[in-house]
Amino acid sequence: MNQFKKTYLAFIGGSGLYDLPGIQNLKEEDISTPFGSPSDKIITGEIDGKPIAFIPRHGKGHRFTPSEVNYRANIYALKKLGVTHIVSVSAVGGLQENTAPGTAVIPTQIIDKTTYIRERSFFGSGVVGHISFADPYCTDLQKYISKACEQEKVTTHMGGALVCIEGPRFSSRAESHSFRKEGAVIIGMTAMPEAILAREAEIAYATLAFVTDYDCWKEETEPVTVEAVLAVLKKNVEASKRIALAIHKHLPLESKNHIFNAAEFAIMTDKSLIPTETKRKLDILYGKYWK
Ligand SMILES: CSC[C@H]1O[C@H](OP(=O)(O)O)[C@H](O)[C@@H]1O
Ligand SMILES: Nc1ncnc2[nH]cnc12
Repeated sequence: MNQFKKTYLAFIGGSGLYDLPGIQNLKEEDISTPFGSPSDKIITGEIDGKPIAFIPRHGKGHRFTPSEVNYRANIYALKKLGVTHIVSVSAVGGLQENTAPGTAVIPTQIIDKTTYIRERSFFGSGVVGHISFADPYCTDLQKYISKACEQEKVTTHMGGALVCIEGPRFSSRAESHSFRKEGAVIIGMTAMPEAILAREAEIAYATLAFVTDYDCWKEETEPVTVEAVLAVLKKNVEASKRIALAIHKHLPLESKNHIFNAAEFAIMTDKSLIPTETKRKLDILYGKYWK
C-alpha cells in the first residue's frame, strides 16, 4: 500500500499570510465539500511544473475567528484537489526565553486546550475510526521546512510542544505560566483540530510557526496585544513567503509516506454497516478501503 505518489504541496496561511507570490497558471477555485465551505477560494497553480495550492486559514481579510474556521472543509477541499502535503503557517506566542519574537519554531508536539465545539473529526455518522496521533507532525516534511529556514537565514528552533488554546482572547498570566510548566514552548489558537484532520485525511502535515510575542508570562515585557503581533508579523510575512517557496522547490516530485495510509487500520466499523450516505460523504478520504 505504501507506494510513491505525485507530490502536491499546499500551504495554509495563518495570520498575516493571505497569498503567495510566483504561482504560475494561477486559478482561484471554489471547492464544495460535504462539510460546508472552506475559509476562502483555494489558489491553485504551479511553480516550475510542480503543483502548489494555498488557502488563507481565516479567509482573505481575516474574517473567521480560530473557533469559526471550518477546518474540516479546508482539509477536505485540499484532499479533493489531490494535495499530499500541507505546511501550515502560524503566528504564535513564545513561552520560553529562546522562542523569542522574530524566531521560527517547527513544533513536534501539540497540547490541545481548545474548549469550544470545533468539529474535530471526519469520523461519526455511522463510521468509527481512531487515528494514531502520538506524533502529530510529519517528520519528513519538517526536515524540508528546517532546510528552507536555514537557507533563508531565519533563526529556527526544531522541536517542542505547541499549546493550542481556544481564544480568541489571549491567555491570563496564570494560564501562561501553567502552559510553561507543562512544557509548551509556543502558544497558538489554530493547530487543533487542523493537525488531526490532516492526519485523518492521510495528508502529511507540519507547521512553520513564527513567534510574534512572549504571551504574558515575562514580567519585564508587556502582555501580548494584536498591535504588537501585527508589528512583528509585518517583518515575518516576507520571510515566510520565501521559506514557503523554498520548501516547495526542495520537496521531491514523488513521495512515499506512512501517513498516506494512516487510516488503513484505524476504522473499526464493519464495512457492511456503514450508512451509504456516510460512505458517499467520505469516499474521497476512505473509499479506497471500502471497495
Ligand atoms: C493575531 S494573534 C492571534 C491569531 O494568530 C494566530 O493565527 P494563525 O495560527 O492562523 O496564524 C493565532 O492562532 C490566532 O488565531
Ligand atoms: N500569545 C499568543 N497566544 C495565542 N496565539 C497567539 N498567536 C500569536 N501570539 C499568540
